[in-house]
Amino acid sequence: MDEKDLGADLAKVLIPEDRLRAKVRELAEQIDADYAGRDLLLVGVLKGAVMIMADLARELHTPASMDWMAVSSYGSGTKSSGVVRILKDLDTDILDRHVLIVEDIIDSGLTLSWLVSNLRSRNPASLEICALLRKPEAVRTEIECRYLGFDIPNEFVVGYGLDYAERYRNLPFVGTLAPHVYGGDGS
Ligand SMILES: O=P(O)(O)OC[C@H]1O[C@H](OP(=O)(O)OP(=O)(O)O)[C@H](O)[C@@H]1O
Ligand code: HPA
Repeated sequence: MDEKDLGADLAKVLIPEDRLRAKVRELAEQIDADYAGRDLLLVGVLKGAVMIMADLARELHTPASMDWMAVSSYGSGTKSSGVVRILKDLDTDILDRHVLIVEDIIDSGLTLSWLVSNLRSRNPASLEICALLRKPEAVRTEIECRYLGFDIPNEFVVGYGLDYAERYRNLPFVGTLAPHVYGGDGS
């Protein structure tokens, strides 16, 4: 599906494909510079981070392992419940590893806040975050994000991994969802 096929469900394209690609490349360059000579473990947070993880990993020159966690903090709607559950844990022991969490979005920040303290308790050598998107107006808890793609307005977004009710993840761009679809204003 491309930008011309925007259905009535989507309000607009917020970040087109070429800007996503350029930003991912830029993030990979920063990560390469910082992790040169280190044994890097990328931890992708399912399912939203699948696209950024796959593209970022391919842009990196630093050899990296990949592992995945699935956590749930959203129900079927657009608001974080703040209650995080592990649906799938890491297969890897991260003790003394250099861990980089790869996320699609920091919205309220509750998911990452919980994840960081969970992973920190496993004593990695280092723990940093790479997030493609952040909504500064929605953040309810400060998150130290070392590698950030874009700050975006406080609107519900879909595409490039991000879903609404499991739809739209395979859009190659990030777009805003029309309020009539979810019956809200994105806040
Ligand atoms: O900053 P927060 O308000 O906590 O929101 C961010 C989290 O919400 C989304 O995950 P979701 O639970 O919807 O699962 P998904 O990745 O499978 O879509 C997103 O992928 C982040 O993990
Ligand atoms: O804006 C969003 N879109 C999709 N999933 C999300 N999870 C948190 N915020 C969002």
